[in-house]
Amino acid sequence: MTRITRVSLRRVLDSRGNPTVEADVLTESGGFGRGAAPSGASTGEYEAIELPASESIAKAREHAVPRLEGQYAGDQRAVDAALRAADGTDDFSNIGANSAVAISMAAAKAAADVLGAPLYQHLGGAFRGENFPIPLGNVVGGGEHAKEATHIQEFLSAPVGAPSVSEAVFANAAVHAAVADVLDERGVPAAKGDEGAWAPPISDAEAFEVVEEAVARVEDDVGFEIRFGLDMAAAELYDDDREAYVYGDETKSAGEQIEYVAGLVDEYDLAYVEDPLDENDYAAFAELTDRVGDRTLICGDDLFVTNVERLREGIETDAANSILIKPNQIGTLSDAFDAVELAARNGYETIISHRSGETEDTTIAHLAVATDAGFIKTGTVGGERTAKLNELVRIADDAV
Ligand SMILES: O=C(O)[C@@H](CO)OP(=O)(O)O
Ligand SMILES: [Mg+2]
Repeated sequence: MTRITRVSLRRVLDSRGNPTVEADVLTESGGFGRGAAPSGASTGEYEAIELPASESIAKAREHAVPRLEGQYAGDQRAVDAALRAADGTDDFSNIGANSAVAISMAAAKAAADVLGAPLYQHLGGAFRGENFPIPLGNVVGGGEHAKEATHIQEFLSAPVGAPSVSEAVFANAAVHAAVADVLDERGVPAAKGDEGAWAPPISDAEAFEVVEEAVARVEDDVGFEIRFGLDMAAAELYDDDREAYVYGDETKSAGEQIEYVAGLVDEYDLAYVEDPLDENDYAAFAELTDRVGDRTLICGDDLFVTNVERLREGIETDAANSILIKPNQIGTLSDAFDAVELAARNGYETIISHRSGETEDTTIAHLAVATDAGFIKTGTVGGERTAKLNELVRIADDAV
């Protein structure tokens, strides 16, 4: 094994034009890895802490870099334990989860480089690379990702019948294009939100019609099954004081929200519903999962924040049947793997995910293949999204 000789950190741009942390890791045998932290807008209350990029870099240089130099790059657990020890808190509030995750990913890539193996194989082992995740492609969105658009944050194309990852990726792009056609036919102008999805000024009810129509057109064209799903990001809709979900002038109680979502699952045959309820309401999640969990994925993002403690509570209460995995929500690849393994042991599906603020970093494509994840959520169009989708296509083509 080869030791880390140098860790360098810098500020680079993310897709929103905000500064984020990029890390380079060099090893004594010449291995090199680079990782960059993404950034959320609809962040969960219980996520690890992202510090301003400059502050995070300064703290990591002072506390983490000296501990990392001399570590074995290929011993990911030891690298990530050194990051945790350097930070000294549960939520990375000292050095920032942004520096932590950038370094964690860069170290894994440096180790893969030394081995001459693709990253997914270094992380997942020799038998990975046979199964590929289904990409969930954001085609219409609003919420915290676009003002004056839908209340529901993301409408996601789910090409569940695609015979290959490449056909799935292109099908999502075709649905994105078909949504533009349908909106145009209705005379609705649409800008794009943070993740490149269309952000039209229409009601949620009309967005369901538009997406259903676009999916049907592409399904006819490609000849395999395409369904769709949602990220409701309901913690952003929930008002603690009013104890209700707020949709503009209308509100829904928790019971009404469960009723509403269960109805949508059946009406639109939804394949996937992320965060349909508030991040503190395990009981309401459990009620909805009990009603529709046999025919759709009920996924916890803000609910679980890639955290094994929160996932354990979800498993004990039957709150969901799937978990979104975002390495920067928890701070290291080791922590993200722990969440995936706990999920898999308990029959939960895993969905590896991007953030709304992204970079060209492709680690999550490898992570999805390495962990045998059923799905990956990483947008549809836009350079920072296609970076991951194209990397998936390359992995499937054995070209990484
Ligand atoms: O809620 C989400 O799932 C993500 C990514 O789509 O958004 P953000 O990164 O803003 O939390
Ligand atoms: Mg989400």
